[in-house]
Amino acid sequence: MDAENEQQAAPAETGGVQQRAGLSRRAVIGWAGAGVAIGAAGVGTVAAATMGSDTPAAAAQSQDVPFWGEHQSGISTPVQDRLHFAAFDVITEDRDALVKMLKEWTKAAASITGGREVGGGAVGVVPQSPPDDTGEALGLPASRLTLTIGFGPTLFEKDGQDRFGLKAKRPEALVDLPKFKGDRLEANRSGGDICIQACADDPQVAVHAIRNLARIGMGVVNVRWSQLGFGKTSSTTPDSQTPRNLMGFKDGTHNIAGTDADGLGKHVWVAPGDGQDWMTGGSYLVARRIRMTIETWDRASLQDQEDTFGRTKIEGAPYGKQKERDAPDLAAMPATSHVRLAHPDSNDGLMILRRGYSFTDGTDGLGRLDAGLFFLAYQRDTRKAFVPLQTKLAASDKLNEYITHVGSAHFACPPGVRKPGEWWGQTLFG
Ligand SMILES: C=CC1=C(C)c2cc3[nH]c(cc4nc(cc5[nH]c(cc1n2)c(C)c5CCC(=O)O)C(CCC(=O)O)=C4C)c(C)c3C=C
Ligand SMILES: [Fe+2]
Repeated sequence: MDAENEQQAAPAETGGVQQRAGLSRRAVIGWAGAGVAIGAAGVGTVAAATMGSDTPAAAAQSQDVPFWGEHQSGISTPVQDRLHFAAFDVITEDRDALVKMLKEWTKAAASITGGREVGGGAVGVVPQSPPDDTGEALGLPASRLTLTIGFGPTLFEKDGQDRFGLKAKRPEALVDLPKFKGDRLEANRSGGDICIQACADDPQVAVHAIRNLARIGMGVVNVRWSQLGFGKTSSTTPDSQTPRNLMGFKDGTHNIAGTDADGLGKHVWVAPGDGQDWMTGGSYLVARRIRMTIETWDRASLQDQEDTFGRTKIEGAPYGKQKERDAPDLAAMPATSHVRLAHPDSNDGLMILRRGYSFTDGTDGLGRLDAGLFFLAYQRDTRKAFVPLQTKLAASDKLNEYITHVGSAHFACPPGVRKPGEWWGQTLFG
């Protein structure tokens, strides 16, 4: 463990004795004389709140998702309510500066996902300097925040040129996605050298996380594009109620469950021998900003809407069946229906882990909502999953009458950071 991370892990090892760095956001409120706010929020004891995620009991009470582990959190983790996703361009050519930033990001990510402040905190060490933490999450619990990092193709090579000595380490699975039929991709909503997916049950917590990482990365990275999401459109917890997308249909009924170790091992986690060793335990992420022509959809008959998916709208039952979770009879669905085309039985068993969110970003100037699905899918090898599936959907899905893909990006998400002292990207750069 290096000295910096030793300090970060200190509270756990010293029975909760806190230094200024790594302060619980809730403890700060308490110490500032707002202990009532902690009690009113029903968090439990101040002792637990001040300890962040340093004990299992405190973790349960403060709604932490563990940051350290074999796999990154935010992939098989039960889907949170809100998303802030950011893609960054690396603006330096200095590899050491990039590595330094990744180490600082890791420390900050471990703090914020544990409900603690960044670095010296929001009050700052000296009044003459800007505080390390921007402060807008003070008093808020961790809200099940997860931060997931990914590396895009252009981090490894750009215009055929090696970047940071990484070209030889670019995984073959990290392909430049092909142009699919119907794509209307916008450059300012596509690509990126690095991505951070921030998911939390409170949007302010997710936004705070991205903002603070962007702040730490100043001079090394610029935000290329970002996307806010709400109303999760998928579920990795089959026992919970399936959420609905903006078309009013249950979305996520047949997905890979976060508890399905076999399914995750087969379809999501990169395994030894799959390619680049540094990706073992990681996963490939495809992000697509898919705009819905909501106004046209809202004028379509219920019959047409149900034919589009091959499932009923209210119950979500597959055609010819009664209940949402009844096994589908694909032959009973229209030949071009979305579910018939996307189901594993129509695709040699292919499955992806979907983790998308709805978005509405105002209007488009033509009186139409700029709304849709920010589609996120994790997989073990994009060449064998998203690419063939989207090729097929782009060619014949009835849903294409109502949607347009306007943004696209692809990232290699490395394995988890196992313990304090390790850092995001260590398996790639180390
Ligand atoms: C390339 C993969 C997929 C894209 C792009 C995609 C876009 C998209 N999907 C919906 C709504 C629904 N999708 C549903 C199921 C479903 N979708 C995909 C893949 C893509 N979807 C898969 C693999 C599946 C599962 C099929 C199965 O195994 O049965 C459903 C049905 C409910 C469910 O099972 O989740 C809905 C509804 C929208 C609106 C959309 C683009 C805007
Ligand atoms: Fe779908």
